[in-house]
Amino acid sequence: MRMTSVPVIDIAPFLGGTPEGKRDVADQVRRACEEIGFFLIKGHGVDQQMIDATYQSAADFFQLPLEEKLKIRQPSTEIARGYTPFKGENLSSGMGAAGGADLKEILDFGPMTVPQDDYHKGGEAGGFFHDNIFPERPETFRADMTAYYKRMNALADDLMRIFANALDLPEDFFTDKLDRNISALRVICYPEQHETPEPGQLRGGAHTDYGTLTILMSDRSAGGLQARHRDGYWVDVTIEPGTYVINLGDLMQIWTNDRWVSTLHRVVNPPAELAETSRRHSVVFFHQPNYDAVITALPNRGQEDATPNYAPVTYKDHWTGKWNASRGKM
Ligand SMILES: O=C(O)CCC(=O)C(=O)O
Ligand SMILES: [Fe+2]
Repeated sequence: MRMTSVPVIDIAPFLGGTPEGKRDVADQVRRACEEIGFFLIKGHGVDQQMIDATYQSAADFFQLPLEEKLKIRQPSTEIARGYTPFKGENLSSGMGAAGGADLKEILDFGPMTVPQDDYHKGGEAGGFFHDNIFPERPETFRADMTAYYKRMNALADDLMRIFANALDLPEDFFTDKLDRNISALRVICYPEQHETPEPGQLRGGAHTDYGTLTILMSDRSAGGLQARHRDGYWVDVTIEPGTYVINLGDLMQIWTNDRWVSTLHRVVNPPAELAETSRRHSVVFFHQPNYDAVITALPNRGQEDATPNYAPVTYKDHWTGKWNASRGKM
C-alpha cells in the first residue's frame, strides 16, 4: 500500500529509560529508517516556549529590509555562516541536476562554543568552526539561536543513541565521532511568490542531507516538504504541532551500507492561488559529526558477506563536495 504520511514516533519511552520502552522505540525507528528515512517525533522533551521563540526570531529577521540583512552576508562561498539572499543556493545542483536556484533566503550558523585550539582553529578545520555572524535585530535573535543550537545538539545525541540501539550497536557507538561535531543551524524563509517559477524551479530542489540526521521545525503554510519513498513516489511531510521532522542524512546510509536511506526530499511551490500569500519558515538543525570522523560501513551492517558500497570518507571531504556543488562549483 502507498504511504500517504510519514510515521509519528513517541520517543518519550526511550528517554524514560525502561528496557521495554527503549526496545519499542528503537524498533519503530528502525522500520521508519529502512522504509522512508523520515519520521515525526513527539515526546522529545524540548520546551514549546523555546521552539516558539526561536521560530519567531527567525521569522522577524527575514522581515527586515534587504540592506540590513545584507550587512551580515555570507563572508565567502566556502563559509557556511551569515545571510544568503533569495536564489543564492541550488540544492538540486548538488545532486548533479539542473534547475533554477532555490526560491528561499537563508541564515547559517555553526557550533556556538568553540575552544581556541589547533583542532578547532588550525588549517585542517577550514571554516567548520568559523565564528558565527549574528544580526543586530531582532534583539532576541542571538540568545534564542544560541540556546536552541545547544538544545538541538542534546536532542541529536538522544536520537543517535536510539539509532545505535536500532542497529544493535553499543549505545555509545557514535559518541567518539560526535564529540567535536560541526552541526549546522539554518533558518530559512520561503517568501511569497509574485512571479511564476521557472520550469523545475522549487522552493528547495530535490536533495539529500549531508550529515547524520536532520531535525526540522517548520510551519504548515502551503508549499511544503515532500520525501521520496523508496518506490519512487513523493509523500507530503505534514508537520503536526509539537512534533519535529527527523530525516536521515547520507552518513546513515553509508554506515548501514544502504540498509537505511538518506531520502531525497524537496520543498515544493505553493499552488498558484496561494503563491502571493504563502510565506514559509523553517529552522533546521543539520547534525554533522566531527570533521575528521571517517565514515565507513558498520561491522554489523546486516549483510555480512556484502562488500561495502561506499569507500571510506572523512566527513570533511563528503561535506565539501556537496556544499560546493550547491553553490555552483562542481
Ligand atoms: O524547509 C524544509 O521543509 C526543508 C529544508 C531542507 O530540506 C533543507 O534545507 O535541507
Ligand atoms: Fe534537506
